[in-house]
Amino acid sequence: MSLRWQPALLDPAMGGGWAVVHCQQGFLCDANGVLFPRDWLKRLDLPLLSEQGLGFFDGDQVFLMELAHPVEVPGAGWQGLRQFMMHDDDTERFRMLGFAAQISTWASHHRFCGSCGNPMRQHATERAMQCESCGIHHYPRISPSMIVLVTRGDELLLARSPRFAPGVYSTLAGFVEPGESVEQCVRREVHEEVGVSIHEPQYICSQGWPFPHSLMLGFHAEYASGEIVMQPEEIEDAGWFSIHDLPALPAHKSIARYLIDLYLARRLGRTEPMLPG
Ligand SMILES: NC(=O)c1ccc[n+]([C@@H]2O[C@H](COP(=O)([O-])OP(=O)(O)OC[C@H]3O[C@@H](n4cnc5c(N)ncnc54)[C@H](O)[C@@H]3O)[C@@H](O)[C@H]2O)c1
Ligand SMILES: [Mg+2]
Ligand SMILES: [Zn+2]
Repeated sequence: MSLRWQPALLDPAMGGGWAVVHCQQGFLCDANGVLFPRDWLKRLDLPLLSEQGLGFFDGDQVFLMELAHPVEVPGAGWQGLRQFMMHDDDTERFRMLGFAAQISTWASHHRFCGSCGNPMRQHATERAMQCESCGIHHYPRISPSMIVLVTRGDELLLARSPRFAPGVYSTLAGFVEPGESVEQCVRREVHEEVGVSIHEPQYICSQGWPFPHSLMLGFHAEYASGEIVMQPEEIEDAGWFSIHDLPALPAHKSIARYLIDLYLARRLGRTEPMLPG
């Protein structure tokens, strides 16, 4: 299957092509979508912070134009990446926007060298920012994170963070620490967040999660021992939920929901879900 979205290193000094326009408010979009003719955009007086070559969508060159602040463009508006994820069924377009958002975050956070403080510039042959003075490279930042569904027969251990939409319960998640294996991270995070011990976690699948730069590594683990003790800052509520009486769950496009739906399908003999993206 050929994918409509293919990342590639394109030189932003080249003219032509299409561009996605991004700022802290999200992406510019109009009735035709998120791709605008780049030469047309260049004629508008946009507060351009930087440009990056992103890759090819449907075979056409796509660049990122990063703005310092949102501007009014007649007939167009700004939409956040989460809205595209929730309301857009074009997964290839979401993959492109997720990539663009991660490149945008990384590039705008690496305008100056963290080592010597001088300006950074784009590397000519790699997706990297390079210091003009000391030569140090910074590659796009990806943060590995584990996400795990803990089960006990017909019961799922689900929890809610204060950041979640009201009523929604999800699987446990957390960032991998330096020097730790993902499996060690799963056991540590489960113990920190809800105080229980688990049997050896089984890897299921992964999902790139551009909010802002996580790589979710999804696991299933069977409960081993312990009572639920919630970590006060991270977990607002946690409990065992019967597969026949579940609370509101995360969005279908998340790996959290996939892990839950996969377990339900296997337990109840239903068709297995498809991992989104
Ligand atoms: N796709 C999904 O289904 C799904 C579901 C749940 C969580 N997530 C993502 O998983 C990631 C981790 O989940 P969490 O928020 O529960 O993490 P967590 O339990 O490790 O705690 C979050 C806290 O970690 C710290 N932190 C932030 N960025 C960090 C980094 N890069 N490295 C180390 N620590 C950092 C902050 O103090 C933050 O409040 C987040 O990006 C979240 O958006 C994705
Ligand atoms: Mg967590
Ligand atoms: Zn430097």
